[in-house]
Amino acid sequence: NRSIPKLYEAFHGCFDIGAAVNPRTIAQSGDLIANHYNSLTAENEMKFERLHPWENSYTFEAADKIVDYAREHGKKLRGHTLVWHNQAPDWLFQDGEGGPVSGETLLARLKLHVDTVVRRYQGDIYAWDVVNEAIADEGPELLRSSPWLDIAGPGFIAKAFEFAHEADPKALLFYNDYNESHPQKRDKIYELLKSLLSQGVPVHGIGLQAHWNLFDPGLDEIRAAIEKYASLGLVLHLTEMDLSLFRFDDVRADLTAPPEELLELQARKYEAVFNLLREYKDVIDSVTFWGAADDYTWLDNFPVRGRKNWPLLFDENHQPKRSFWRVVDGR
Ligand SMILES: Oc1ccccc1CN[C@@H]1C=C[C@@H](O)[C@H](O)[C@H]1O
Repeated sequence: NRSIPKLYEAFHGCFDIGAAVNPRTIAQSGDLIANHYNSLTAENEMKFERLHPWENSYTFEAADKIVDYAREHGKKLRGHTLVWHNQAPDWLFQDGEGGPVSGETLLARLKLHVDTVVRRYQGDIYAWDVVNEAIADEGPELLRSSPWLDIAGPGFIAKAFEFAHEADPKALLFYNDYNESHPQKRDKIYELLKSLLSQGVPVHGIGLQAHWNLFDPGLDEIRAAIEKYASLGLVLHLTEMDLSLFRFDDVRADLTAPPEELLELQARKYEAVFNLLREYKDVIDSVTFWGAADDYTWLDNFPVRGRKNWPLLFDENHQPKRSFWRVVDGR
């Protein structure tokens, strides 16, 4: 049978091809990951609650395992994520008496976290998702309500980037978000980045999470988003790509295997998406899948807990899917 090309080699000269990993997937899929991906992101192990569960205790063991694996296999490493309203520990936003902490104390705690984490991985991590998902999905307001915004005010975003840049002036600093190709949210993200850049805030790139599905966003929306973000002079990373077989609001949970017709739709969409991404290889430097193969994906529990999904290029047995061949052969 035809030998299987390395996925990242198929994109040599275009952009890096990455995977989100964790200690379990490194144990189960280490060969697949080493073979096909040349960039890694810790799926959860570098989130605030995982590294810094209590004010005076850091737990680096799991993250260090991923850094060691990346170093041993010569993989580039993206850091995810310094500031997020999810998977953040409760203590961060609380004062000693169970009330909310003050704004300046929260920012001081953030600075300490960023200094400690970014310096530890300086030289190993070349790019950080400094702020994740700060933009409001619906409604007129620009920023989503969160403890970060409610306690520290909108300046927390600029501060996060300044702290990270001070800690590692060489690291590429990204703003990261999902639904980044939906026109309304796209325009809000654009406004935020334009404002940060006009204030001289050290933002170098935008992370498009690219949690897409077979039906949306359309290729025209993706193209429009790439063009709009690129017009700011920012580098683009696709940071968490997967193509769910289900629309976001489709809660069907009857499938135990991926149907042929959905696998064909998925292969067509992956082919079209990567042909589009190749067209923008001058502004896109990295494309990371949020997982390595279908045997492990966060979509098995989101948005429907316990509902299997098959969103990636390799199947549950780590074999290339039809989508893999359509992506590497290109058209
Ligand atoms: O697609 C979404 C829809 C609603 C909320 C968040 C997201 C995506 N949110 C992402 C997904 C998985 C986590 O592991 C990542 O850290 C997070 O950035």
